[in-house]
This record gives sequence, C-alpha cells and structure tokens, in this order.
Amino acid sequence: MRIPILAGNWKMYMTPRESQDMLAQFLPLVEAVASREIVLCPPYTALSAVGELLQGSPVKLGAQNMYPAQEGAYTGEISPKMLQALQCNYVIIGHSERRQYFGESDTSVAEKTKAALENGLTPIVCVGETLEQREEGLTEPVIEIQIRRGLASITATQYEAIVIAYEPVWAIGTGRTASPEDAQHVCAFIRTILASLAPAEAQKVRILYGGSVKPENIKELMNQPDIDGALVGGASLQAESFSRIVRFEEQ
Ligand SMILES: O=C[C@H](O)COP(=O)(O)O
Repeated sequence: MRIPILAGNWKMYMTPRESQDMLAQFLPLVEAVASREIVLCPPYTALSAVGELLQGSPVKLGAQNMYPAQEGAYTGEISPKMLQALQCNYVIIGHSERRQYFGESDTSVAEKTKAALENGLTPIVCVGETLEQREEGLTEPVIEIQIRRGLASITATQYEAIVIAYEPVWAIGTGRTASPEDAQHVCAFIRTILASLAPAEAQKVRILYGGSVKPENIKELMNQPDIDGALVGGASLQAESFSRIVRFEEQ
C-alpha cells in the first residue's frame, strides 16, 4: 500500500511573513486529515520560519533544490546537511524549471538524488517531456532516459526511499492538465521502467503527477492506479485551494 503524498512547491513565492499567514489558515484545515503525507516546499528563505510553524503538525517540510555536497566553497548553494538541520524531510530534485533555466542535467539529478538519500532526505525526482517532444511522439523515450540516467547513482534497495514526480512541462503553470488517462499512462510506464531497474521495489515507489493540479481535477487524478499523489505549484500557495487538494476525496 502506497501512502499518498500531496506536496506543495511554492517556487519563488512567499516571504516568511506571507508563509506564516498562509499556514495560519492552512494548518487548521488539514490537521484532522489522515492516511496521507502532506509536504510543503517553501523557498530557502522561508524554510526556517515554516519549519518552526510545522512542528507538532502532520505537515512535513521539503526544499526545492540542494547542492550534492555537505559543505564547501560553493557560493550561493545549500547543502543536505543544512536542510537536515532545519528538519527537512524531502527535497525536490531536477524540477523542469531547474533543468530549463539553470542548466540541470540528468547527471546532476543523479548526484543530488544520491546525496539526498545519503543524508536521510527523500528525493522527489522530477521528470517530464516538453510539448515539442510530446508532439513528436517522444514522451516515453524522453522519460525513460531521464529515469535511467537520473537514478543511475542509486542501488536497487534505495528505490523504496525515492519519490518520482511526473510533470509534463507543457502542463506546468499553463492551466493545461494532462488528462487523468494520459497521466496514468505515463506513470504506469514509469513504473515499468522502475520494475526493470529494481524489480522488488517498483511497486513501493510513490509516483506523483504535477502540472496545473487544482481542487477540480485532483480527485480524478488520484483515482488512477499508478498516481500516488501530486506535486502542486500555483494551487499550493493558497490555504483554501491546497487544503482542498489535500482533502481530495471530498472534491
Ligand atoms: O512543482 C510543481 C509543478 O511545477 C506544477 O506547477 P503548477 O501546479 O503551477 O502547474
């Protein structure tokens, strides 16, 4: 049985003060919700404030990125050790915006995934095709390469501790969601690749969908057999919409 994960990626939004206001509304709305993991990934500058407010709540803390070394002369970077010190449980790795704007590659995804696991952080490894790739019929080969290369650094037994997020680039922030059937198709495909890499672990890996997830589409997405949760951008910034996504059965 895979426990669903509803994760909010706040991207480059939310000051510490804005985070506090959001959480003051959000936490009471989700405190009674059971049988799922709720994760918030604020920007680095709000991690500390959000982490303090989450203490004693069922909501877990995640980061949006990290550097794959414990410490060193890497100006502007944040290490897994620093995230651990803030009680982070999760870290997003290889988000398409990092690949698109900051030159991240499958090689850096592999390094970061390994470093996250070695430091007790659960990596949420993001994969997804662009619109051009989808239209050329390249979705499956693109995803397969991203998975095989991005997970090349981990052992079969470590698969149980990772989370994959399938985020078609064309669906991110566009209001254009993949249909539940399309999302399920790709998530099931991802699971077959995982099964070829780690046969004993593939059924345990949580696979999330991300890309314009909203209260209106979450229930149908969650009804798909290989979709184990969502990585939510815009709709995680408001307490009302993200709490409805977390309470997906009621929508
Ligand atoms: O990490 C989250 C995804 O990029 C989805 O963002 P979105 O829900 O704003 O489309």
